[in-house]
Amino acid sequence: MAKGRDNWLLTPSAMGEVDAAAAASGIDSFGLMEKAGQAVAAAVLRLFPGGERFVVLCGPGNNGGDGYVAARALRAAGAAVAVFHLGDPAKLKGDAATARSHCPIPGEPLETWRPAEGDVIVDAIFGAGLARAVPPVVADVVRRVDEAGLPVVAVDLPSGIDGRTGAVMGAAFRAHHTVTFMTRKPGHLLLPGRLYCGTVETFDIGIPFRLVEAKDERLFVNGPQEWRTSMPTADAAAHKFRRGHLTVFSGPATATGAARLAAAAGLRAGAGLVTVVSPTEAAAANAAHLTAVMLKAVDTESDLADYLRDERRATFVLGPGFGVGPKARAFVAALAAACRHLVLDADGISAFAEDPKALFSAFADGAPRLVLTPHEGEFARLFPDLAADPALSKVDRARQAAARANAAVVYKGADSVIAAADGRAVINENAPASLATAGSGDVLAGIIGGLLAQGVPAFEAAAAGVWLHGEAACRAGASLTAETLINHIDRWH
Ligand SMILES: NC(=O)C1=CN([C@@H]2O[C@H](COP(=O)(O)OP(=O)(O)OC[C@H]3O[C@@H](n4cnc5c(N)ncnc54)[C@H](OP(=O)(O)O)[C@@H]3O)[C@@H](O)[C@H]2O)[C@@H](O)CC1
Ligand SMILES: Nc1ncnc2c1ncn2[C@@H]1O[C@H](COP(=O)(O)OP(=O)(O)O)[C@@H](O)[C@H]1O
Ligand SMILES: [K+]
Repeated sequence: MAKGRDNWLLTPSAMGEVDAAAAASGIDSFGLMEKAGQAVAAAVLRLFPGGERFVVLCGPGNNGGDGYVAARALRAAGAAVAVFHLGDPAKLKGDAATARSHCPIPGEPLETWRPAEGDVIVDAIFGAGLARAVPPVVADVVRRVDEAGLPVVAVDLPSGIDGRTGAVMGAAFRAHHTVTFMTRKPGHLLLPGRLYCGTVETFDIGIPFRLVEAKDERLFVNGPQEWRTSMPTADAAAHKFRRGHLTVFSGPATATGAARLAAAAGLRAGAGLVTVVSPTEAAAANAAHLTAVMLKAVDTESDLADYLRDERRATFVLGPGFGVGPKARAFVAALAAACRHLVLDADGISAFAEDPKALFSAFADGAPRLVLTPHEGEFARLFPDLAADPALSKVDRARQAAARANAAVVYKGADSVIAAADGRAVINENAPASLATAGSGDVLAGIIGGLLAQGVPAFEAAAAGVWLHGEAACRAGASLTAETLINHIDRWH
């Protein structure tokens, strides 16, 4: 499938391989650095035309090389420019040494920089090659820039941000703007990195895109290009059964709202029929609030077995408000045994905290039929080892979890990652902070259930659901509640 370049992501190490492949194919590597540095200078002049002094901070590698090119370009444009370097610039190698030799400003040691009013900082200390926590002298400059409130334009990544994971390695600049090259890196989207980048500009320095595509890491920014072809198509002849039947389990009488939110969201997302299945004692509470959504009383495993006799009842959401306990485990086991599709959310996930393997083995066979939608806390309950491993990025965690569970995993948060059991993954970026409100996760579970009911495969339903949820939230405005969010969910067609 054709991928838009804006949606492409590469880890820093893969980008390094692309660089090497470009050089091996005869492309002049210094020419790439020249274009990178010129793009940075152009961004700085565009964003800060009134800057009194451009302070270019140059590190010991090629990120520093980009900085020397930018310093030369800024000087050539007539601006006041100062250069400060980390370490001994005589030790620079290759293109970075060439860039410095072309720069008319020799520079001074980083530790001698003192903030001055009107300074605009160009951060070219570390980029893709950041390998460990920044040294104290860099942490000190970060602190002084922060305290002075000076604007920062970062080259490739804000120094201190790990481009693979988005982690802060000791300290990091909070950039106003970041200019990166060819593709964004996961650290531009994953938290906390995203919060340090400001606006991100992806500049094409002229590496043929086929070299980027050759390093496909199966990681993209979430968007329609990832799942469009799997979505339901407009069908004038559709009747309600063709559009699928979604069933949402209600909790007890004191906790019915979450299931109704999910059910209403599933209907809006296009399921042809939606039923809330409720304990008898909660049926009156549910009946009082349901119209288009149907209601059925199911109390026991044997009631559920009866309900499952109708094969058209193929798709389920279990978890919102359900309660954590043996009933959740038994119902999930019954759904798995009956080969149903399931979105397992909230309490449904927590119910397996003591024995996650029971869940994984129930859904181990065949094409993934399970979508797990954990937030941070729920993720750690099902996958404690993955959550605790500091070497893993959020993408690594979601991927390993998906493979282990033979499920699509939506690892929620402001930087939701959706991963498939086969290793595909996307990072979501369209969700506004207004989604941090009670019940918005229930709405998401319902949207995904609504798509699954229409026959969309697990990963595509999960990724599309997260994206549609984010779009709905943008339309619902800053004061959205879970109820108003539902009214802004758009069917795909
Ligand atoms: N296609 C592209 O994308 C292009 C990319 N380009 C640019 O190249 C950049 C990548 O360059 P890069 O590989 O030289 O890495 P970079 O970030 O300069 O750092 C490496 C240096 O820092 C050092 N070092 C690391 N961590 C440290 C620490 N904590 N504390 C102290 N030192 C530390 C490390 O030392 P070492 O770990 O070896 O001891 C090494 O000396 C990329 O971000 C982009 O700006 C463009 O020029 C053109 C095309
Ligand atoms: N700051 C944020 N920015 C964007 N999306 C967010 C943010 N906080 C939460 N979300 C999204 O909102 C939803 C909240 O779900 P969840 O944590 O289960 O909450 P609840 O249980 O209240 O429904 C998830 O889809 C999550 O990705
Ligand atoms: K940088």
